Amino acid sequence: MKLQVAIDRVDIPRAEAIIDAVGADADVIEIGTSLVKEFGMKALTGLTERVKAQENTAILGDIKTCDEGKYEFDLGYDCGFDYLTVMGSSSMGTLQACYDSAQNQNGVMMIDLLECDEERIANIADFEDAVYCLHTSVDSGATVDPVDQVAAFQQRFPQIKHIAIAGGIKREQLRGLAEQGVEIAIMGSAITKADDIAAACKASKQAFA
Ligand SMILES: O=C([C@H](O)CO)[C@H](O)[C@H](O)COP(=O)(O)O
Repeated sequence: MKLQVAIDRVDIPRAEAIIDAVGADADVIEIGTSLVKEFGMKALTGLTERVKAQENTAILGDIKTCDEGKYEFDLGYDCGFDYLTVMGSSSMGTLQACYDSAQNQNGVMMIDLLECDEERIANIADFEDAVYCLHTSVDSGATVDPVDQVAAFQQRFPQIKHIAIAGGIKREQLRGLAEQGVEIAIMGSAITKADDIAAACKASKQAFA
């Protein structure tokens, strides 16, 4: 399983400090939606270059595309991101355009399943190389057990092989998620709000090693 560290609601110098602190213990570093909105993708190229300077760490732009798929994904890959996100509620045209962009630019499309019901997921389950992200909205106040959530999803959608999970994930849940075959566990606040970010990330990585 890969550990993805999500960076949100900070300025660029703070994001740089978090990137340096988590270092190689993060398999993927996420530049969160809040940074994309506050600064814009082109202004974040310094961060993508900073991550790429670390060997073996990929960078995800949580751009949450919902329309204009080709334009936004082409731009994101040009800015140096390896993974980009598109909302599962987007039109099939948008999802296909994002997928084509990812395939053409050797990138990865992550589909954010926020608020997607089973019927919707069944309709969009055929993007073989995409990562499907089970995402619980922090605003929803929902407290679902992520391991149970993944198990139910795998039972319902056995054809989906690449699964990520996000939304309030805690260190003690990581081992169960890894054992369940999750490809990417996404942690934001539990690492980036810790007093010692480097230690929190290292301990998270070791929690499922
Ligand atoms: O995607 C996210 C959220 O929608 C805010 O943009 C977060 O990156 C994701 O929820 C991970 O952060 P935590 O919930 O703080 O672990």
